[in-house]
Amino acid sequence: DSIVDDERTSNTVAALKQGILDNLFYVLGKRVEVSTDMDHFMALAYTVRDRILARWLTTREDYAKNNVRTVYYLSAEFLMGPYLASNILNLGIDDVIRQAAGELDLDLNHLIGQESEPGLGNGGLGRLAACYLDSLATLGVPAMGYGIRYEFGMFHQAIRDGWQVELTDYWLRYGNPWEIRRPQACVEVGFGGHTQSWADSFGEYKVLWTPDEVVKGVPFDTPIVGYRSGVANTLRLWRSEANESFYFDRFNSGDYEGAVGAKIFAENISKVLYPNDEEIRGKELRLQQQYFFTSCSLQDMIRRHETTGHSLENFHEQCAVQLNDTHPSIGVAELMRLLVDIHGFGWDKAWDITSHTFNYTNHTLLPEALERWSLPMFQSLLPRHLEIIYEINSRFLSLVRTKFPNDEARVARMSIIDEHGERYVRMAYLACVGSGHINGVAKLHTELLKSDVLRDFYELWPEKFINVTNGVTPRRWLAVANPEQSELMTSKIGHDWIGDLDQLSKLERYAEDSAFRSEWQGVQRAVKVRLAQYIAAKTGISVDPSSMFDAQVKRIHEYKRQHLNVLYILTQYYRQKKDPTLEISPRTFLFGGKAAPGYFMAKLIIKLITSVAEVINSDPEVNQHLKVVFLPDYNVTFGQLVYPAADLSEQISTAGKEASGTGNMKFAMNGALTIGTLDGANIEIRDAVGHENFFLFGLTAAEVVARKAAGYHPHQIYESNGALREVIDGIASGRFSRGDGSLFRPLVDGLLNSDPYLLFADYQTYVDCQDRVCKTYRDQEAWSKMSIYNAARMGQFSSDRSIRDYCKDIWNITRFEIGAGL
Ligand SMILES: CCc1ccc([C@H](C)CC(=O)N[C@@H]2O[C@H](CO)[C@@H](O)[C@H](O)[C@H]2O)cc1
Repeated sequence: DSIVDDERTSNTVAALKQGILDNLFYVLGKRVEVSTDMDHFMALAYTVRDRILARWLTTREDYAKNNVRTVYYLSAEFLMGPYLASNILNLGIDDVIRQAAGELDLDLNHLIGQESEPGLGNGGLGRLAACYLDSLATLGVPAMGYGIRYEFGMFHQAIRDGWQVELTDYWLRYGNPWEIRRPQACVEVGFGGHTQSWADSFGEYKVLWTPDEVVKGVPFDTPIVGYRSGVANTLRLWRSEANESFYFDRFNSGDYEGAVGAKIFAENISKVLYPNDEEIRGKELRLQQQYFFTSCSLQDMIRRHETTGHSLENFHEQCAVQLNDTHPSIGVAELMRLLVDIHGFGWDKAWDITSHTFNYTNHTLLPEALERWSLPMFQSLLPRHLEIIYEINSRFLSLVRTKFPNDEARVARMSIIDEHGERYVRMAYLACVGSGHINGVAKLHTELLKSDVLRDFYELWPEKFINVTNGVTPRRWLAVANPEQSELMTSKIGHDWIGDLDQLSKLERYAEDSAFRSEWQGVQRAVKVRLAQYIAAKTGISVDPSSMFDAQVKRIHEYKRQHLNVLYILTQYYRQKKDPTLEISPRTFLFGGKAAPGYFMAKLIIKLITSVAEVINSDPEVNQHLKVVFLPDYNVTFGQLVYPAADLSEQISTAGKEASGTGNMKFAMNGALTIGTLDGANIEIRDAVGHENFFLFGLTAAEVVARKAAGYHPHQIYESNGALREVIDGIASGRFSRGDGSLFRPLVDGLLNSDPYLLFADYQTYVDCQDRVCKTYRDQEAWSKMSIYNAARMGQFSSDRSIRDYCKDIWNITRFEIGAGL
């Protein structure tokens, strides 16, 4: 990139060595002799950061100079993972810094392992936001990420006696070298209180909101450096702190409880990430968190807009805001409040700006994940916003009545206010009404949004709906996670694929090259050995790298059907027990994933996996061919070990339930073959890699709906399928739970009586498909050919392609080259 580094930040081995020593001494106050691994990591991190700062400042100056249109990605979660390795890659200093560290007797890989990852997300949604920040900076798109700087991120998972145990995530215990606190840019956010309204001298309707709690939002900025683009965008995460003045008044007036209460209230807001994935809990603190970071971000955007000499009239021309699911959708009401109450705009002008500023991405179809807040809670926490939402809603419903006269049922269905029970605000509807574009995250998902969950809105505003299929960054998920495969590919097609993943298609012709295939197999072997060592170190279980590594790593959820995977494992188990001479191709079943702490069935599924593992791994009649491992504490760092090492990727959700999936993309990019249903992005992956290179099974989304509509009786399948019955009876008998037949009763009863995710309906086609997998794996030449085709044809699943789609179809932004000017 075009940035010129001065001698202090030049990328020579000497300058890097000096940088490490200087940071160790001047920043950490340590002499080499007495410094620890963590000190060395910190010194290295600061030395890398030093080389990002110039890009960061230059980027910001160029953006200001060229008053660029900017993307603001609002997300309650950013699952960034450890920064060091990907920052080194993106700066293009891998070789020199490895040499510099080596000459100081420091092992770069070991130091990279010292970093505690900022687990500021649950799963797919949070990680997608992180991949998108990498692509935005790599493509040179002016952008900022806005979120919450949780003091405690996603809990760490330990497995005790086969059960998940949650441990606090002190990710900040050693400090975070990548962030800079910006106290001068803090803002205030109010909660609760009451509103007063009056007509001013021009008869204008005025409202004053007097909150009874005011907290301070303090931003922490982290540079997001692009891959060899010279651009460094900003991730601004907000921390809530007590608002001094607010605090001291009470203190000085002797109201100590009040004072301390205010302090606790304030600091609680950004204290901890809610570990629920796909299930709302309706907790007030969660709404406080959402309003807090959204208000901080919008106030910050308005301040930046005005300080760069712009008038708010054209706010929407300069700012494109993406709502990452409904979690920041309160922003629609907050921007209206800021424009009308604070900046004196009339309603219509304010609405024109607001509805042209926001865009909404939906990430789930599960009804239990669609956020709705009770009116009483909304009234007490955000009284002014509720008034504004009522106004938005009444104007919206009159539009609905105009477009669909005499259809009050539709009006009730579409109202932002759900009149049922204690009445609720439906956040997805507020997002749809207040956004210019609504997108799903895979073709099938977007179609289901249009035909089902958001059907009424599609009939009203078809032009708003668009699909942008997810993507993942090849920097972290290939170049950093799988240097072996990366070097082999680069040796054949050069390294441009890292910044332009479509170049992978040049690999296709090597699939037919047996020499290349054996190199490919060699790489796969090396990566599997690395994972086997990690597994042995973490769990004490030894796995055979020559066995097929079959991996299912993702959040534990019934719709993702980890328990269907277990049904197949037990089918193999019973086959082997019945005939110990049966030649079953050796397979290692790898599981990883956290369950939301309050999600009983998900926790029971983890217990089922660990219990089955205990029986199988200790049974000499089967453990030569079958091994089951539940790897605790699945996170980004762990993912970087598993995705490259897997031979088979399990993407077996009930069709119509997984919005997209992104793990499926990471596996296939790394050469794993997929066994999966026609769900989410599996469909597009299968079309890209070739139907012959994908193991498909199961009902389609339409068949699932039809099967349920026709009346689904899982018990009948149980009775008519001997293998299934044997497996279910085995689980129910206590054979896999030390004789306790009651342990898995809830799971077994759930399957026999309702089986809402149709495991029984897909059982036989899944088992048959797995048998095809076994057969294919025996022919390693055929397998590695399919593996190479998979990797070669994954270009479109780069998050760079997704971001290009967003720029073209939603944000109307063209690329911006540093120094090039628009
Ligand atoms: C309110 C609790 C809550 C928290 C998070 C969520 C997320 C939307 C859940 C999530 O991560 N969804 C996943 O998003 C990925 C990125 O688009 C998709 O690839 C996955 O299919 C989807 O499950 C829903 C509800």
